Amino acid sequence: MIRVRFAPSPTGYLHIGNARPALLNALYARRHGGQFLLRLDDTDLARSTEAFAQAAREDLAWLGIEPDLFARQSDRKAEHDAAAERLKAAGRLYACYETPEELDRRRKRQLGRGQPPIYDRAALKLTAEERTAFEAEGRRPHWRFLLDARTVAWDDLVRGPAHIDCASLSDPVLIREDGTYLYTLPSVVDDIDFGITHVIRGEDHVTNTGVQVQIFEALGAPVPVFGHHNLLTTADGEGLSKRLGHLSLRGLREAGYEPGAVRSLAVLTGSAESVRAVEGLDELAEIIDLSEISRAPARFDESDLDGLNARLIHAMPYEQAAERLRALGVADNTAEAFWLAVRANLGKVEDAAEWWRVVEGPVTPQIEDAAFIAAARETLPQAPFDETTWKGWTADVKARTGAKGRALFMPLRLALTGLDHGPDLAGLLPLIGRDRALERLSVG
Ligand SMILES: Nc1ncnc2c1ncn2[C@@H]1O[C@H](COP(=O)(O)OP(=O)(O)OP(=O)(O)O)[C@@H](O)[C@H]1O
Repeated sequence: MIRVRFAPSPTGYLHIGNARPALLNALYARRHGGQFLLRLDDTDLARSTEAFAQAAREDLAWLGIEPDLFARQSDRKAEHDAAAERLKAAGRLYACYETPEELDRRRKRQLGRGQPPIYDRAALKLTAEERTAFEAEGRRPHWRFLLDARTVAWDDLVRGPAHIDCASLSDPVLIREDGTYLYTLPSVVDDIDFGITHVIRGEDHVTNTGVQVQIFEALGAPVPVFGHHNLLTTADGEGLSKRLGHLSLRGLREAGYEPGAVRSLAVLTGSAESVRAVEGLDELAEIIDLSEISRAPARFDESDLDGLNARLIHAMPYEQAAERLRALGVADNTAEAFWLAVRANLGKVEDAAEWWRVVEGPVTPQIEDAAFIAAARETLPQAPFDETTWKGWTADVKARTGAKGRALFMPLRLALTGLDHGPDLAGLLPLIGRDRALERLSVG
């Protein structure tokens, strides 16, 4: 069984960049009949909050992602501790007592000598007495993973053959002085325990993968398949950060964007596919092939969202908009006809409120040629109005006044709606109805 995971830290609202791995994982699971785990990487207790954890679940649900499984790293400390003990027992996790200042001095010295600033493993050479002396001073150890000095290679789902030369890396710190874990070990332990078969994440994790493959092996677990996709950047090439509150999914939803528009931009930017409005997850799952995702950073243009959104709305079935139309105060019995009449003119669903006001009134009719409008008023058909009324009526007005084209339609629009633009009047007129139309044509 294929099992993927999306593992954000609940340290801020998810942004459109985070939506990319969330969706690529969900689409992969959908395409291959796998399961999706949402795992909150909340080991950074100082920065993680319950509110952000809840928000992450809501924002993913809004994107259409309903996880099959859910976990929090903070619930799994016992498992992380057990794995750490195994690594210690195997000699792969060793105690270090350097202070940040000491490490910094050493790094500078190495750089000064033209050497790479790799941790020199001095702690491995400490005697038992030296360790005891440090402990007596009140120093607490941090713990480093002893890397094998070899190249770790894997066949990346996105990048193809990939490798990291671990000989050029410092032994990574897995446990801080205060006993808390950095991302690296809990992530591996949880991937093992939850049976994650495919780790799909941003390319900011490529180096982690080199290290983590060695940890999987040290823990005697099968190594999952990895895929590292390019990161979304702004049109100016800037990265995104949760902590800095960049372009949050929440903010996009509140601004009235459709999840389909956000999904399309988050997934199709920097893929082999053109950025276009794709409504459903199934359709996206069919067209997205991880192996064809570009390796260059995926620059997205926030303003593309408007066009994508409008396209989705122009084709949106009534049922999908119904609840929001109700919230805007659109009357139930005419809501569907109203939606079909106005959707082609909307950038966002909420813009429908403006056209509902035009239907319901009050509007301020604009009338320049009173005689023309009088002729229009006199030829106004009897109720009830339907979608053929406009055509028949304008034919009559044309016959009476000789006006045609814009000269025929614009004065009628200005009188009926008070505006010089808007939805096709064939659809709007039956909603305005005879009484209101007559009233608007009688002004002045
Ligand atoms: N700009 C981006 N484009 C695509 N994927 C991203 C981007 N930023 C983060 N990710 C991915 O989102 C997932 C969750 O990562 P994480 O929670 O560390 O988010 P973050 O936004 O980088 O965090 P923070 O700003 O809190 O450091 C990871 O798979 C990471 O690769």
